[in-house]
Amino acid sequence: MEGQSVCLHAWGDRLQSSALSQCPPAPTVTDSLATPAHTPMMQQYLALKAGHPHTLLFYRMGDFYELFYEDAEKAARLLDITLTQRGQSAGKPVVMAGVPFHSVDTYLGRLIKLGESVAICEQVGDVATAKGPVERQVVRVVTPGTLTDAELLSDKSEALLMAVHAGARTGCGLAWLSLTQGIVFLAQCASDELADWVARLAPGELLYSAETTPAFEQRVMALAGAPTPQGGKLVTVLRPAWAFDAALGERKLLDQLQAASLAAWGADGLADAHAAAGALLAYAEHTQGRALAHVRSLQVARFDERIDLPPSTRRNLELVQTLRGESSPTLFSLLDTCASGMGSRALRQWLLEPKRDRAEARERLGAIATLRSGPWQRLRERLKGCSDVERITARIALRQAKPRELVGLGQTLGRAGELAAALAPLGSDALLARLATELQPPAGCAELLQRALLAEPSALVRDGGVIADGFDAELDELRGIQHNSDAFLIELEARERARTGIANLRVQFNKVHGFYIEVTQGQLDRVPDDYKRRQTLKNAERFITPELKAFEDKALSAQERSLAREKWLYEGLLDTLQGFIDPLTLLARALAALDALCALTERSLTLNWCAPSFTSEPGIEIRGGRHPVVEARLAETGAGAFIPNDTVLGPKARMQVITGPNMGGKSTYMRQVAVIALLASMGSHVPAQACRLGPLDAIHTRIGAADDLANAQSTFMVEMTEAAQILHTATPNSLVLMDEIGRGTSTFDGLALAGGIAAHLHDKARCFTLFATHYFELTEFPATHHAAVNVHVSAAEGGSKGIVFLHQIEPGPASRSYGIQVARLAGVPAPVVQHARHALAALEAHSAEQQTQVDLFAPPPPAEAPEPHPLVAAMAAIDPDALSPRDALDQLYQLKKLATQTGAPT
Ligand SMILES: Nc1ncnc2c1ncn2[C@@H]1O[C@H](COP(=O)(O)OP(=O)(O)OP(=O)(O)O)[C@@H](O)[C@H]1O
Repeated sequence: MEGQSVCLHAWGDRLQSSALSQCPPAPTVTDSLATPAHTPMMQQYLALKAGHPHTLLFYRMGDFYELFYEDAEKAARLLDITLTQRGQSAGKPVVMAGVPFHSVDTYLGRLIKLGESVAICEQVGDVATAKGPVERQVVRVVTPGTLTDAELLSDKSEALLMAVHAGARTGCGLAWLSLTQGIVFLAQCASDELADWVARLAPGELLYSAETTPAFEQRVMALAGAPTPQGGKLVTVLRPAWAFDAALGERKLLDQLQAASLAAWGADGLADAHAAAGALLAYAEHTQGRALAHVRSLQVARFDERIDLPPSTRRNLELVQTLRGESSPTLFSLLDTCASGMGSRALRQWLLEPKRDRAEARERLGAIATLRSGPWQRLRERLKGCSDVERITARIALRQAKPRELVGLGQTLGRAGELAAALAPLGSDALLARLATELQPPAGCAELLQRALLAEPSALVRDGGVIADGFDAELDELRGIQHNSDAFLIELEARERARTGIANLRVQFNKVHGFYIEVTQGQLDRVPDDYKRRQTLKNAERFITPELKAFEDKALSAQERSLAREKWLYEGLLDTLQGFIDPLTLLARALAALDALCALTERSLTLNWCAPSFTSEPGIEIRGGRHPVVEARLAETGAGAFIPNDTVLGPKARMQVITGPNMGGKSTYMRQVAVIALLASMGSHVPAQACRLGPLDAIHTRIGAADDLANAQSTFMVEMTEAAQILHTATPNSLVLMDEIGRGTSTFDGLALAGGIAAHLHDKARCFTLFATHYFELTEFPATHHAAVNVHVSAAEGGSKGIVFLHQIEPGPASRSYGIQVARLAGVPAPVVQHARHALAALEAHSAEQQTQVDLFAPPPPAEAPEPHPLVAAMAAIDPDALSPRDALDQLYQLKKLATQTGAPT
């Protein structure tokens, strides 16, 4: 355990879950630590538990992890395992629950999903020499935000740890990290943007300071429970205030980066983010029980660098999750044909964090063009079966890598070399040429792994059978003793049979009694004097001889020594591999990028997509665009072909008012425009015949209606909140989708609001807007708004269903709505449809009679200026030039008095 720089104990007692910190202090068993009557084992347990009061402690006992007292009760409840007793200590029963060592990952996975953290306590001392209980230590703490184990992590997404520090003013600093990625991210934002960042990044844990304002704490607490990509829920964790120290944080970052200044990363001067980073890194080290050697990269995330995809947009466009919360079918599930988890994670990140600057997207498009006409299939074949180098590298750094992972790494390095060679002829493409260089395996690493490890090692080092023959002379010798023992035992058996004349005498071994000679009852009178009885069975006796005993001592000690030697050699191998961490990290990222590029190439060819182009002129022009997920579903179900549509948005047509029947395809059309713009921005080909995209800074969507019961918001409140956010943030480079805004309230309210919102988007925000509506009154909007146009989805009356959806976008407003036909199609009973038809006719006749001309889109008269505050009025009346010093003092006194009377701040 060399290189450990973190004292678990010291940190442990400061670790507090905020949820737990809300509870009244529970009477803990640790209070009784001083009681001498506790058994030595319980004394040891309680001392360890005292260092981790709010974390479940898994205490290793042979082949089990055991939990005691309150931990046992909690685990039994959460895991539905049996609660039992392990004798007595300090005069009371020791309540206990346990899980088998070999299936611990299943239980850990369940606890982590429930937001729990678990301290893993292992036996570290030597059982043979221990006086009293063997020495134990907490070797790491498994928490939702710091997962690194393959068994606990989804291979397609990251587990993130995040820390937030409230600044002296209204802003706050953020730092986050995926331990398996090894990159620290920093950002500074306004406090009210925190929820947005958390929703985007979906961390597993959010650390915050114990000393913060109640308002900020409330803000943080409100975020607890948000879903994470790992299928769990965000846990907020209170940390001591001193951990959030800007100077300490900066020093820690410099240590990680081995640099003298953060300027090269553009990260100097971000004091609040440094404070968050300090707490973040210390906590991550605490959980891993060691320094984080592989965390060597830093990135400052700037809000204006990426295309803004708010959580509502991710949800409404079903980017990584369907509206029902499933992982498929989504845009990502359609895109992700990657061969490795690394590739999938890279692709997911490209999709969710496209940059406004097109350089990266252009590079990827260039590479896809080269790969399309090149050897992409051969590359993909080689990528298949590659191990997750990124995660294995992180686990090497954390000294958690398992033997089979290292063998996989060795094989993958060979493949990386082949991939680099296959990419070399494509060197005219800058990105592929760079990847070819980065894919060169670090010299000596694959050879070392091959030499050191058996081709098919045991799963765990402690079982032996990991280190290859010929790697270490001493190990070979110890193994030789074990292997030669078979021959010796056969020879001894033959010899003893001859000496005693007992033909069925057998030399055998079992774990409890070791080696023995077995003689059946009928032959006992032939047993020589030097045979010593070891065990009596029903039909036989077991004996040992001095010669067999001497052999046993040698063989068993050779086995023990060889296991210890293998463990030591494996630790040494991990030590040597530390020197390869940086090139392996680079290689892993190159493999992931190549995998993602090959997947995009395959998708482009299989799904018949085209390369988009970028322009600096504002606008979105799409010819023959399709919605890729709807198209795939139609193809899969044989429900017919997808009807492609054109879209032209530019300075002269910034807003499309889209009308047409329900089920006509309005939502699909709007989503397809956003999805195509997003795919182009990430550097993918797009489902269209042609696509030209101007600058894009955000995609906002207001689609569908969903109650937010958890936050006690009604459908209409959610609708208006989302609309308000869009109205505040959309710019002339934003794409906005507004689907049936206003439908959540009464017709007049809804229509009036929809009119006002359309006017604001057109006149003030001047963004590109697709505005689908069932309010026919809004088709008047383009008449008075020069940059708005009417389009409609076509449908025709007739056919056996009464209506045929053509799904074609055409210019002009829809001629009528087909709500009643669609209701009939949906199976609404005929009498109800009949009733509705009758009522509709009456409503239309009434409305024709009542019609008065209302200009929905006229701006309201300017609001009257409010009366100035008396204090402001009094101050305005003072002429400073005409004041003597005495008058000035007098005026000051009067003003102060007025301020007190009116409650204004002085
Ligand atoms: N371009 C298209 N080609 C083929 N089928 C389409 C197309 N667009 C939509 N569809 C089909 O029509 C269905 C309904 O489309 P969509 O939900 O977009 O209609 P809508 O006009 O928004 O309806 P509503 O007004 O009721 O929300 C889709 O699920 C899809 O099966």
